[in-house]
Amino acid sequence: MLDAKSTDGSAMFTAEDAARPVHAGADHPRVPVAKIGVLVANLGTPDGYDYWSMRRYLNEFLSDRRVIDYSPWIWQPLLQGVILSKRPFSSGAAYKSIWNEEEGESPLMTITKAQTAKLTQRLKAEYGDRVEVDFCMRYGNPSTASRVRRMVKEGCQKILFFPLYPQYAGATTATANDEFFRSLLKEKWQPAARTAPAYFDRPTYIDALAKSVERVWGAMHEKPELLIASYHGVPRRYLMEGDPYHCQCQKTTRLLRERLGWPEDRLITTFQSRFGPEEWLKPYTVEEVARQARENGVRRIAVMAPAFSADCIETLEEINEEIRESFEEAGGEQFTYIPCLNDDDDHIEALAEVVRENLAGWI
Ligand SMILES: C=CC1=C(C)c2cc3[nH]c(cc4nc(cc5[nH]c(cc1n2)c(C)c5CCC(=O)O)C(CCC(=O)O)=C4C)c(C)c3C=C
Ligand SMILES: [Fe+2]
Ligand SMILES: [Fe+2]
Repeated sequence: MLDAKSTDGSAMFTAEDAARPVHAGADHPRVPVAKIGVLVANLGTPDGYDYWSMRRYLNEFLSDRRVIDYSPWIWQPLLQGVILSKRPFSSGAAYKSIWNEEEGESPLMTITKAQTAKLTQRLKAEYGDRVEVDFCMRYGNPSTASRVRRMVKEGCQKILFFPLYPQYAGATTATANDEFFRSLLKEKWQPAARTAPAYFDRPTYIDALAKSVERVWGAMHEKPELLIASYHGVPRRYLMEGDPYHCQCQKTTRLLRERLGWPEDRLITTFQSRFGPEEWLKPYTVEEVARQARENGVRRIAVMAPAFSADCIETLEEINEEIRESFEEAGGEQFTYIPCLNDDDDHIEALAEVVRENLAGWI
């Protein structure tokens, strides 16, 4: 039996609310049964790896001033003239090498769908039909606005928006939230809204990461000498301007190392995916794996990517192809990529815990 009042005294959403009949008539719009929406969000991905799909996606992504903060007067001519005439080809070829041809979509899309299905199953088992779970993307499809619209139409009078980035960054979490709030601008009946914060320091998330390492370690005869936690980079300037992403990445590695009970030098932090001429967070993964092989004689290495909740182009292509190559060319012999948490049950439980905590007082 659920309480009728939340801790702050406001009315709570009970099982009886979900069962109330729909109000409808010729002189009145249909009023759907009141529900709570949980909308998870990821970065987005192109609809295809052809030139125009790539160009559309990259244009939307790289025009976002939370991602690239140069003045549009300088940046847009460069983007439209130089970058978007070349990068759709090179990035398109990279996407082609990892594409899920069976489903006709990128791995990020396939995995996000699987995560959403499992999270739905878990939350429906706890809350029943009072909760609607869905996913959206910041760039491309399904757009945030389309999924907010659908939730409102289905009766979601409250929406918890959950960006699937373990660490906060202006270029990911904040822009996803911006887009969510922009979507609410269009709603006549605006739902109450919450955003879920970064979850990098939650024991359940750290534990899920640790188990993914232990599974790989347990299955290997010759264990890697070194584990690299490779995070997506951002310009170093963003750190100096107050973005906490760098610190949250470092802390993720420390918590993971403590949970594994490893010494400092067996697990290190690096940053990948540098873009443009500016200095980004260092050390760069592609250089560090080569340096470890060349200068420290490391022959067996493992790489994981804790900034990504799902495998994507940056992990499957950049880490498992480009960064592997860099290590092997420098004399490395055994390169192991540890997949992202994706739809692992431990990961889904960690995400469900974030949802549960952030629904407090609502349900
Ligand atoms: C140019 C600046 C970029 C910043 C800053 C940036 C930050 C950032 N990105 C992610 C997560 C992902 N990025 C992905 C792809 C991707 N990222 C950039 C550029 C920046 N990212 C580009 C141009 C691309 C597209 C691919 C390419 O052309 O290289 C993806 C994968 C999407 C997919 O479809 O697989 C993810 C996920 C984080 C976490 C982050 C900063 C914290
Ligand atoms: Fe990125
Ligand atoms: Fe820091």
